Amino acid sequence: MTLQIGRIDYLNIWHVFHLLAKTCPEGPDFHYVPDHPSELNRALAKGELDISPSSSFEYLLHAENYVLLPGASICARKEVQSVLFLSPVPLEELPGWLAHNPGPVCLTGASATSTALLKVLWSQKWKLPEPHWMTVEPGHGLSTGRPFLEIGNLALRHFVDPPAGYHVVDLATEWANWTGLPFVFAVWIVRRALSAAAREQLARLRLQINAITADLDSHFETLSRLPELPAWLTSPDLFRYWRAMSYGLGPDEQASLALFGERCTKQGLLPGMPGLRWFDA
Ligand SMILES: C=C(O[C@@H]1C=C(C(=O)O)C=C[C@H]1O)C(=O)O
Repeated sequence: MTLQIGRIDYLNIWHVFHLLAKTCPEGPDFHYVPDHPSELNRALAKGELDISPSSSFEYLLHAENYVLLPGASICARKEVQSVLFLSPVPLEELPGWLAHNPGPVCLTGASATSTALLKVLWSQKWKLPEPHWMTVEPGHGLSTGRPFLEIGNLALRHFVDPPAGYHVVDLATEWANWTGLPFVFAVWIVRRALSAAAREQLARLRLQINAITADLDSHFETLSRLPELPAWLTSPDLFRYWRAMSYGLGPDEQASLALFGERCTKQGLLPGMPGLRWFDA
């Protein structure tokens, strides 16, 4: 049987999949499906994927359909650089700006977790009046002239080369300053009803994922020289980006996920915080 594996098409986990392909290559045992998180969430929900790193919010929303791969995530401790709110004025001036420039605040159609995080920060931390939210195609935020959320490589480009006149707010920094915790953007979500054969493949994959993420730094130098990487990011910028991320799911990350679940519940985005259930080979 072929395990169907989702692959987030972003630099934040590009190196993990690059290394994974050496020990679990594309072929009869493993098939990789690249896309942005919202599309991977949809495919997971439909049962088209057996496992994928994908939005932590998707797990919280549909936990009854899933289990989590132990010890694996995409987190940011103090900054993320690739989940950004871009505003034409500083946050404290936004209510006045929105009153003079009526219209929506734009969200990206690529995200589930970061849109929920922005909504939570907006009302519960920044205490701004509820705006009209509008979802736009990934990469279209800047052309709207409105305040907007961008994620992934498109956001990272704005981080290294900020658009003129915009104030850039890093949502992981906002979360860390508010809660003292890292933020869990993605978890590895496993479909519940897996066959025995699929579970065996997944146990193999899990060992590799945990081994790779435990020793990522040692590969940075070699990885950063690969021609597939984009020309708009220098090696020092790429190292700084990768070092900002962490890939475990220990006590701090689980506490953060639970707090995020509570905050989303308070915001009316979730019916409640579900229990965390784990894949057990
Ligand atoms: C750190 C990031 O987080 C991503 C954001 C996600 C979301 O908002 O749903 C899902 C997966 C993560 O890869 C990023 O976009 O770079």
